[in-house]
Amino acid sequence: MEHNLHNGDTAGKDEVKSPFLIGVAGGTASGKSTVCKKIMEQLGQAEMDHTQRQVVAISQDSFYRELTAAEKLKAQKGLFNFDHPDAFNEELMFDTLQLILKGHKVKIPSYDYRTNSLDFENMLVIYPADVVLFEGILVFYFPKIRDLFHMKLFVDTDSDTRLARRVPRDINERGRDLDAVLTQYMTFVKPAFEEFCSPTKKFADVIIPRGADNTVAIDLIVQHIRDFLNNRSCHGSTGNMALYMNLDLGVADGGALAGGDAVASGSSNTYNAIRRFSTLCKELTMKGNVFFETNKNLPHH
Ligand SMILES: Nc1ncnc2c1ncn2[C@@H]1O[C@H](COP(=O)(O)OP(=O)(O)O)[C@@H](O)[C@H]1O
Ligand SMILES: O=c1ccn([C@@H]2O[C@H](COP(=O)(O)O)[C@@H](O)[C@H]2O)c(=O)[nH]1
Repeated sequence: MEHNLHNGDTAGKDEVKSPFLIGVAGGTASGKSTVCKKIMEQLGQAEMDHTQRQVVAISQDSFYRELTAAEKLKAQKGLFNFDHPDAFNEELMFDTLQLILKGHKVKIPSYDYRTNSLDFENMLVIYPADVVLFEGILVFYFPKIRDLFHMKLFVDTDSDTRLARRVPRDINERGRDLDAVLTQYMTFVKPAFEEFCSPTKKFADVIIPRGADNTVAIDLIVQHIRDFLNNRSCHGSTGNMALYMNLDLGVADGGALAGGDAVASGSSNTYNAIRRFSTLCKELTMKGNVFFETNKNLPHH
């Protein structure tokens, strides 16, 4: 079945907003959605009308492939591997993110875990925004998609905690019984995490230990997004954000600020934001609240 997922609308003819795209990966029940929710709450976006939001969050689960009748039967018996990359519609995910980056409004289905299927009756409308968070277990797995992100976060919560959270969640919210949750976990979820999800941690720019409990890391990311939003409202483009995201923060080698051009060409606001962010990064890395990778994977603008 074909579904038209966008209507081609942009923010307006004169002002096409290309959002800053943040990928949020991590194992099942690591707290990816909770981290996104906290970021949105702290930015005052959660309660806002969704047509007006500057920051929006999207789940990779909206891009599960539609299952064949035979696969559906397997899924109902807990015998379908939803943690394998083949379970996702990579092309649709890529095309949708491209449209979002071009400032289009898109419509995506919600996901119904009880029926293991996309819910086209309840489409989610994603309006053009300044910052888009895209979260899921395998958002860094596909190279083409990975390359679209301007910033990559990995929520790193230990596997016992994740299992302890997944069991009640799947029973209470996803209509499963204990036996099915544990069998699926041991057969598919755990091996696929080790093979496909965990190795993508190396692509992250920022690793968040302990997930949503790590308020220091979340505050840092929120401050960074705030700086971006303030900067964009001053300059009207993503240009300066791209400059500071491309900085080598130099955490490992004494913390010198690199990217002289960014400092020279930016406003004093930008310069102060860069300094604040760089200093905070160094302090937090020392305290073990966040791990920074130097930004070798960031796209160049
Ligand atoms: N820091 C936390 N403390 C306690 N429970 C949490 C915490 N973070 C998440 N949870 C709970 O764990 C479950 C999975 O969290 P969620 O954010 O949905 O993870 P993910 O999006 O990575 O699958 C949810 O029921 C959520 O309420
Ligand atoms: O029909 C489905 C689809 C997915 N799952 C499981 O969901 C998680 C991914 O969602 P998180 O919120 O990141 O936990 C994945 O591990 C799948 O196993 C499912 O059980 N049924």
